[in-house]
Amino acid sequence: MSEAVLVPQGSILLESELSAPLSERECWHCSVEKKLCLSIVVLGASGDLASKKTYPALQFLFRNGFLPHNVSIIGYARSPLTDHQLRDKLRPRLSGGEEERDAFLKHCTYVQGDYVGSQGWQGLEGVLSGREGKYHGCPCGRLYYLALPPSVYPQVCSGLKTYCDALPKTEGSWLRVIVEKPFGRDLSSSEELAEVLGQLYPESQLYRIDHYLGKEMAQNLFVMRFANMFLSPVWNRNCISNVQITFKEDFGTQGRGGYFDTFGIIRDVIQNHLTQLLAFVAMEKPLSIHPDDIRDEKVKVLRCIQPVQEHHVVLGQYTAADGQPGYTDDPTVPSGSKTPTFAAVTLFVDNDRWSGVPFVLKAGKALNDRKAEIRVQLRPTPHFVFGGNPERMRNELVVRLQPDEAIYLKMIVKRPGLETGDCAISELDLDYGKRYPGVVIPDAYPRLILDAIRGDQQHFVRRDELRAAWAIFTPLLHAVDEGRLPVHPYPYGSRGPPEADELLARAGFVQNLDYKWPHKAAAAASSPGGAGGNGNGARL
Ligand SMILES: NC(=O)C1=CN([C@@H]2O[C@H](COP(=O)(O)OP(=O)(O)OC[C@H]3O[C@@H](n4cnc5c(N)ncnc54)[C@H](OP(=O)(O)O)[C@@H]3O)[C@@H](O)[C@H]2O)C=CC1
Ligand SMILES: O=C1O[C@H](COP(=O)(O)O)[C@@H](O)[C@H](O)[C@H]1O
Repeated sequence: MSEAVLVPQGSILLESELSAPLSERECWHCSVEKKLCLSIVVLGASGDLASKKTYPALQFLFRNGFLPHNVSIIGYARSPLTDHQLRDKLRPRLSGGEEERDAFLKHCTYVQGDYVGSQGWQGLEGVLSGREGKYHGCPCGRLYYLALPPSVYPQVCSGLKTYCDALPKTEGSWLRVIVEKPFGRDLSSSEELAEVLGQLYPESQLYRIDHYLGKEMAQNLFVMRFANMFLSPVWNRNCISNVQITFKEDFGTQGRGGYFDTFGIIRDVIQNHLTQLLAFVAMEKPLSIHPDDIRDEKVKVLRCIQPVQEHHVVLGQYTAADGQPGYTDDPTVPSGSKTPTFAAVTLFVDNDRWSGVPFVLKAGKALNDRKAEIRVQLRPTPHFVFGGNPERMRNELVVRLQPDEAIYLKMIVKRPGLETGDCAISELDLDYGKRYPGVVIPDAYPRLILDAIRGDQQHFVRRDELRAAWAIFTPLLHAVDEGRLPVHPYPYGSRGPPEADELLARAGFVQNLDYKWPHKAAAAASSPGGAGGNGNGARL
């Protein structure tokens, strides 16, 4: 593993080993301004997200030197677990050898407690303040990570505020709360939740996770857009014909059908993750990279989007195929459920830059591929004097978030050979695996947790952003909930309902039919029964 991107920054590497003698520790803590007594509380530590994402992300940060060596990670939940039982549950989810896992796990403890009443919270506060008391004079950081169903956020935040708020007054101390989506089911329920939390914690203490904001290419999209002169003049309705933002998974609900069925794909992926990506594509350049300047611009552009119209939507639900179960075969899904597992929606950004340009957001489970990408398709080149149909040979900029991060630009070039006027589509290709060999691209969760520890809210969703995003989808969601829109069946492992291709065609998307991204083509060529090719990876 290369350490190239993992150089810890001074602002968080702050504590001496607890094994140092107390007098030495006190002295050291107090003489170094940035020393921090960091406690991370994982609320809902017994749950799925905690063991799948939160603890592995914390271990990543710990292993790579981004957490103080004396960090305390306290799990809190109702389940009766001992420290040992929690560690045994987490161990298989962690990385590295036995020793590395244990080195991390010895920082993980567990407090059992309820989310109502006072007893559990008082127990937790006792553990926190007992620890902080040993570091008097030093700043203390408390990070409360709510890995819990949102239905309990109000009572949990109220318990934390009432009983677990006794942070030392030392300068530089802080308390932050991370919450996980879903933030409500529609505009009004989201506002209701925001109101309750807002009365307990100011916006500056609330960190709403949308893990797509923690992805390398989402962050890069923002940089790439505003750092490159050559993009600015074309990034508008004059040159861009349509934008597609796609999320595909090649597996179904995988045991999360109960959760999924109450939300559906629009709430699960489109209203949050894909809408955040849209905001990066469409926003204006912010005044600075201060988190609030960036989020101001995102809010502005989201507010330019009118609520989705029903004729701009295609919904689907996967059915059993090739031995794979259909959505309603999942025993946790109510029989006869009409919840969409696929949706394609076309949005329009009504401002000077984007008026009339369709943005198609498409997401589906149990499809033929697993990927997330942004595809910006340009208009045909006017007065095309070469061979070939310019309508079908479009410049496209593709940002691939996963798998295999890449950015490629489809170009029209001369086909190699003796004919000058003969054109083909090729690409300028930035493939991260090749360009940055051995560099670790950290997962979204460690990045976001580290941002929260550093107090950087840039990649967290602000309340007004959330409101603007819900406003776009709420009328549609109500129509879907009322069963007013058709839900087209599509076979597990397919491209989704054919109606979605028609929606894309209506949005002006033109597929460059004789083109395939070379990496994909190479994979197809080398697989049994693959597409073959000229062997040199060129797509000419
Ligand atoms: N799991 C995932 O892959 C993802 C989850 N999320 C979000 O993260 C959060 C946590 O998800 P996840 O870990 O899957 O959730 P779980 O259902 O596993 O719940 C986490 C813990 O919360 C407690 N809990 C569960 N239901 C209730 C309830 N009705 N009342 C009180 N406590 C309850 C349980 O702890 P105990 O009974 O021990 O107190 C449980 O272990 C949710 O907001 C979810 O939407 C977001 C993205 C992905
Ligand atoms: O938030 C969610 O995202 C995952 C997909 O995340 P990714 O990082 O693997 O792309 C999705 O499977 C899940 O349904 C949704 O809740």
